[in-house]
Amino acid sequence: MVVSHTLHEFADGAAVAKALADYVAAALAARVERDGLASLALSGGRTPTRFFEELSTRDLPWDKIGVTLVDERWVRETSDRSNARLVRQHLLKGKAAAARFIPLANDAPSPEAGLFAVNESLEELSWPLACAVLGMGDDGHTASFFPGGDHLEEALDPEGTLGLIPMHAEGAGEPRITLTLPVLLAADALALHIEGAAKRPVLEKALGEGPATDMPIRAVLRAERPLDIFWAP
Ligand SMILES: O=C(O)[C@H](O)[C@@H](O)[C@H](O)[C@H](O)COP(=O)(O)O
Repeated sequence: MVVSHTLHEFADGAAVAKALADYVAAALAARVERDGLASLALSGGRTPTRFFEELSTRDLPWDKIGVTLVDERWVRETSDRSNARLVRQHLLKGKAAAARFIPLANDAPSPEAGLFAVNESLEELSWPLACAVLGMGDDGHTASFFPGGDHLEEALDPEGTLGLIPMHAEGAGEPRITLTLPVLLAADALALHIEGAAKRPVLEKALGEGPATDMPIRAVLRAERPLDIFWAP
């Protein structure tokens, strides 16, 4: 197997946020330079707030940039569990307010019911992604690829043709919707953002042997394409 990840280690969250913002900005700028447009998919959760704040200050042609999420919890944007809310609060301001944001959730009662409309709205973005930024949970999930997830195998299928899939899992809290592995792996630049000493052993374990369905981040770590891991304790 080709080991294709690079681990970038930083002293603290502020340093990792700056370096990751530079990395994402470079990927977006390169794609706008080439195609005139670029898209970015971001993870939510607790980790990315500082990175979003940093990225919002980068001098980019934001009006040519589309932003979406890697995955979303099926909640309204008034919920503090909403990843879209996090992106709006911490990224889409200042210069970055000019970006076009495409959320992954809508008012439908479930991700299954809302899937068609979300898929349609995603067509407004330019594909493949210029950049995707993943996170990792303590259980080794990434995106909404949860151990025991009801659509996990379809989401991780490298030959799968679906770009977006609902996911229900015990560890997920709410129903979820997630971009699938092939869509994420097709991004020009792929980053994994991990903060916190407690997650280091989780990463080490994921880098070891064992099924990807036990720790779905393995499907990303084992992919034969470059992956940049941004880590701070
Ligand atoms: O909506 C989500 O939950 C995320 O997109 C998810 O995949 C996240 O990246 C990890 O769970 C890490 O989350 P924390 O940053 O909260 O630890």
